[in-house]
Amino acid sequence: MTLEAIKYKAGQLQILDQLLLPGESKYISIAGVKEGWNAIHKMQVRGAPAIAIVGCLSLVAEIYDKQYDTKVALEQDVSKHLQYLVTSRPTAVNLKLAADDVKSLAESLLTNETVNVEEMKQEIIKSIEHMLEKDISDNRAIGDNGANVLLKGIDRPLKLLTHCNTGSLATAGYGTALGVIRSVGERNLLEHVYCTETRPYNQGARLTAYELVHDKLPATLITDNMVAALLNSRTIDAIIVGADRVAANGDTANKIGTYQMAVVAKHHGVPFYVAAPFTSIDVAIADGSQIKIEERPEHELTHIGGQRIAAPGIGCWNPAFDVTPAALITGIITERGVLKPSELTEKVSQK
Ligand SMILES: CSC[C@@H](O)[C@@H](O)C(=O)COP(=O)(O)O
Repeated sequence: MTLEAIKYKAGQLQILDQLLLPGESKYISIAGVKEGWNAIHKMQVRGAPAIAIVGCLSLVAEIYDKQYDTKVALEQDVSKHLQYLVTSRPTAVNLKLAADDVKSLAESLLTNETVNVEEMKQEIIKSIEHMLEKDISDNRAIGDNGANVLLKGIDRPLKLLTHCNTGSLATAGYGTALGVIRSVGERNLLEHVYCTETRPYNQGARLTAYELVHDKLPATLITDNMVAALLNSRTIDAIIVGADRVAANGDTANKIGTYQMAVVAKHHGVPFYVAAPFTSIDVAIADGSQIKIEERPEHELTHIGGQRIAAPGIGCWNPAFDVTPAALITGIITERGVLKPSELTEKVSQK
């Protein structure tokens, strides 16, 4: 069993093909932006932070051995590739924000007369390579902050519920919501974790279950329509999920099904936390109504493992994400602490 979603060294990028998990662990090479775009679009790699890292590293793979005659040519190439990469999947904001950062760096290096074209390329590559390490350290901090808030005032092991996959397969290595669960587990204070199957793409059953088994955490799989029954029949201390984009007011887009879990949590008085790095926060949009929700192809709903399960001829609606209103969110666990939705804009501006 392997949990390393992204392998990178000196311009060589490989990703674990998540379409094949849990049956087969196979790495595929990403030689440039076209392959990066395809892998993200087909969901061979998925999860907001991993999408950003693989997208940007595919740009590194593209330019690593390429010679540029001028800084203008390099800046134009980088900018064109980034513009293309951000069209791969529309809802998660992490790739868009990372692309904006790389683009601004390229623009500032372009006007810096002390830097030559090769140095400019190396600076761009270095800044992207740094994203890998930063994501891991941010995830560790999210894990600690989350464990602290969940365990505050509680002196017994916790029972938690999560949705989709937010672990090593969705990030550079430790995870966001699953990172918090890992941190609680590392403190020997995890009684049990439940994970939802996460229809229609089954990130919970295929990927989160795979990670939980790998880590030997006490875990149980449920289908998405068992959440209300679970909260009604067993004490769950908190629900914790990830995020693809958090708007300025705290409204949060995450995997389809998250919203209904938050509604059920409210009904049962169960705390509902979102765990996300600052790279998932988009203060440029006021609220969740402005988040573009990706719609995926029908076959991801009608088929499982290539086998048709839906009646032929039926129409389908397949949104990949939904938006949970900020009012249903207890707190947003970030690398810089646990924030109330109302604190986001101020904290982001303190960057
Ligand atoms: C740390 S991953 C956070 C989110 O990206 C995750 O919860 C999620 O919704 C993933 O969706 P996916 O469609 O699998 O990319």
